Amino acid sequence: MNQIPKCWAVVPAAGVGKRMQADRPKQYLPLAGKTVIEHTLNRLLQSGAFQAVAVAISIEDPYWPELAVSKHRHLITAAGGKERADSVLSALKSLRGQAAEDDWVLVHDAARPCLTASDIHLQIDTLKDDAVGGILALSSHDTLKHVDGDTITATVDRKHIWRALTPQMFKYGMLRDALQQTEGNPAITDEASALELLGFQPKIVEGRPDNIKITRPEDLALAQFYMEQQT
Ligand SMILES: Nc1ccn([C@@H]2O[C@H](COP(=O)(O)OP(=O)(O)OP(=O)(O)O)[C@@H](O)[C@H]2O)c(=O)n1
Ligand SMILES: C[C@](O)(CO)[C@H](O)COP(=O)(O)O
Repeated sequence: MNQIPKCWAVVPAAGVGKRMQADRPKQYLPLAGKTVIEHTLNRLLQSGAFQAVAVAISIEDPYWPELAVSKHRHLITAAGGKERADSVLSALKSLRGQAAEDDWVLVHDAARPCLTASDIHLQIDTLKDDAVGGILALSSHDTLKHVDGDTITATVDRKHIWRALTPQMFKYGMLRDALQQTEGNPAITDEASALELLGFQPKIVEGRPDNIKITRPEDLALAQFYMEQQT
């Protein structure tokens, strides 16, 4: 009998957060009484969707061992890499021997602490029988322009342009192989772009607009607001 594919989470959390201009990597900034990364990991762990969560942490990170969640029994720590894709590949390799080739992996940014269990289950329920997998994404409610420097060169059809979020959900073996084959390619800024480069066509699942990535200083207050709205 075919084994029901299991789901694993991978969390790239080895960035330095340059654009945040803070005194520490943004995943360790305080937000609603915890650090950003604690919110993200708690939401993944409490969703009940995952066998385990593999987190890629910078080898120079002094903050991680101080967090109680770093000792969670369903959490695996891997060494982060130079780029986000390297960190994801490292976390995937830490699941070797545990994740089966056809198990699902959901890759979710540590910097996205407002993810809801409803979006996790929506994505899994929508994509669990798909041959490739796909990503949470947001449509645009604004007119979109193609720009060259400070000059508009075209107005683009907004129905064809969506903003990629995370989690990004792919089969363990397919994602590992795609990231290994595209290693070092600067165009690979998310998991879907690696699969696309190899000719696959991932699906999109419309996600919640409050699943923001904390990138710039003003994003922290917005995340706080969204968290207050979610409770
Ligand atoms: N070498 C890297 C770079 C990024 N990330 C992670 O990938 C996620 C999304 O990346 P981004 O928002 O770009 O984070 P940073 O790279 O930290 O931000 P910046 O580009 O401003 O330095 C973050 O959770 C970040 O910790 C990672 O694990 N390893
Ligand atoms: C993966 C991602 O969250 C999709 O939007 C995003 O690309 C990661 O952030 P970065 O600034 O591109 O590293």
